[in-house]
Amino acid sequence: MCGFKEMGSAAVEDMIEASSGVHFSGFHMDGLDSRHIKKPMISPATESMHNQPFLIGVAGGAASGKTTVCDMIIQQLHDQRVVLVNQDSFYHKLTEEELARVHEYNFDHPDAFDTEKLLDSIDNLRHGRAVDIPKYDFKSYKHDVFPVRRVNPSDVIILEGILIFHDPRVRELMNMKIFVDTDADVRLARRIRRDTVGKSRDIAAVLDQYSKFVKPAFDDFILPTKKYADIIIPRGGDNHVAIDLIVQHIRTKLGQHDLCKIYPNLYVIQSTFQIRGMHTLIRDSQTTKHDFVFYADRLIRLVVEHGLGHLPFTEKQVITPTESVYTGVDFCKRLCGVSIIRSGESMENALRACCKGIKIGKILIHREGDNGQQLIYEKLPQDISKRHVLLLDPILGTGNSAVQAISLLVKKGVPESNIIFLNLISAPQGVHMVCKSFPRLKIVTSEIDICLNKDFCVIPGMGEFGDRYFGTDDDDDQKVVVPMQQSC
Ligand SMILES: Nc1ncnc2c1ncn2[C@@H]1O[C@H](COP(=O)(O)OP(=O)(O)O)[C@@H](O)[C@H]1O
Ligand SMILES: Nc1ccn([C@@H]2O[C@H](COP(=O)(O)O)[C@@H](O)[C@H]2O)c(=O)n1
Ligand SMILES: [Mg+2]
Repeated sequence: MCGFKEMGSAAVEDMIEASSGVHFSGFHMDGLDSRHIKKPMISPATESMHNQPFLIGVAGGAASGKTTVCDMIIQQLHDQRVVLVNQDSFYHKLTEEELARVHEYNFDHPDAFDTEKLLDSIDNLRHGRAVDIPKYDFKSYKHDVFPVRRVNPSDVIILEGILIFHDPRVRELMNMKIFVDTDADVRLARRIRRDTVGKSRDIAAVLDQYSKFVKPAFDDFILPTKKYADIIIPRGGDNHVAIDLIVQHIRTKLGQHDLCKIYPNLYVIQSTFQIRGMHTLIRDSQTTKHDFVFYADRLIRLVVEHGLGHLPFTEKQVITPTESVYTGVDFCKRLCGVSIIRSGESMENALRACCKGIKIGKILIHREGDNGQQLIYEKLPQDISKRHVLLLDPILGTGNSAVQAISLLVKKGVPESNIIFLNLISAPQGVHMVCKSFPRLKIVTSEIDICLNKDFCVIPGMGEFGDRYFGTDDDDDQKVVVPMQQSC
């Protein structure tokens, strides 16, 4: 009996762990001055590997539930960039003669697929190039019925198909191989339903194709590839335990999970499609200033609310209008905000909206080519050492400005554990720098990005936050055009 090799046993995690090499989607330190990172997390030799997407192969008999399993994985990984590539898209184009005698064509044989083209597409995706992948039409047996699908490079690529493990060159690219193992009679029943209802085929033709091609090909080509699988999922999409473990493992491999494990004081707010949608808008270079401000404000408000949830509280009882006692909590009163000028100021309104009358101090750090930081202005509440401080800056990049600002707060007597640093997007480098320097401080962020580029910009990031929020970027539509006669 083959199970999830084998799901549910203590050895499962170890076995999954052994299934693929170490993989982080981010954490490359290209061009980052070693002075900025106290201790690199990975050796340069492993860097290129970390930039490659995590490739998952999903094989199994026709109608075993491969697509269903992939959809479930993608659904759970909604906060990651995941693309699904179907082997169906690489069916060879049929000649007129083959089309005329299509009932004699074997769609389940390895030769039915254009594996060279598949390899070429994967190679492009692995090297960060977008590809156009045709969408196969099962009714007409053609690729030109639907528009091609533009597939962008992603952190995770899932390759799905009956014979995706057949060619060793494709297999070797995979970091994780999953085989969906479903009973033959269940597969046949689903196939009959799918082909007659979904593809409007005649039941006699479906059964004929099954006995002539589908079953023999399963026995001769598909089943023998099960031995290459790292994970075998019995019952496909019904096996929620297997899918949860697979998703957990992928997250670990992607590294984001690791950062939260390394630094228990790093809090990444639970992603939802709403949050992903807001990030999509503020990261899009085409978003207008008006929309940028609107969605950035929504996200900031969420981060601020989460940050406030980390403040200490005291129990409080009140009497309700029904003269009952309600036992609740009282907000922490000794509180202040400190914004790092200029971007941090965009977060002040949200903080004021949540904490009536809150005092907000400011710190201005001048960036000099990112090699060193220079503090040039500070205005903080006099009694700041007695307050919990919410430090505001929407982007955590190298961590230099943040470390400088936090050092100043600590010098003013604020206990490290009384500081909560709020931001929208964090680069792993900044997280390492801040969390290592101040292990008792808390960071609350909404997303962790991949890395910094050689110009110290967060990637994928969203550009200069301050310029986009305050409208000082170079977009033509943002410029105030002064008519000639007035400017004289
Ligand atoms: N666990 C399941 N229970 C019931 N029906 C399922 C299940 N998994 C898949 N199906 C149905 O069976 C058919 C084949 O599933 P699909 O995921 O497309 O398989 P494959 O991609 O392996 O061909 C689909 O119509 C799907 O809705
Ligand atoms: N024109 C075609 C092409 C393929 N098939 C069958 O599809 C099955 C593979 O698709 P899955 O989603 O089930 O992986 C395979 O068994 C082919 O026989 C087809 O019927 N017509
Ligand atoms: Mg499928």
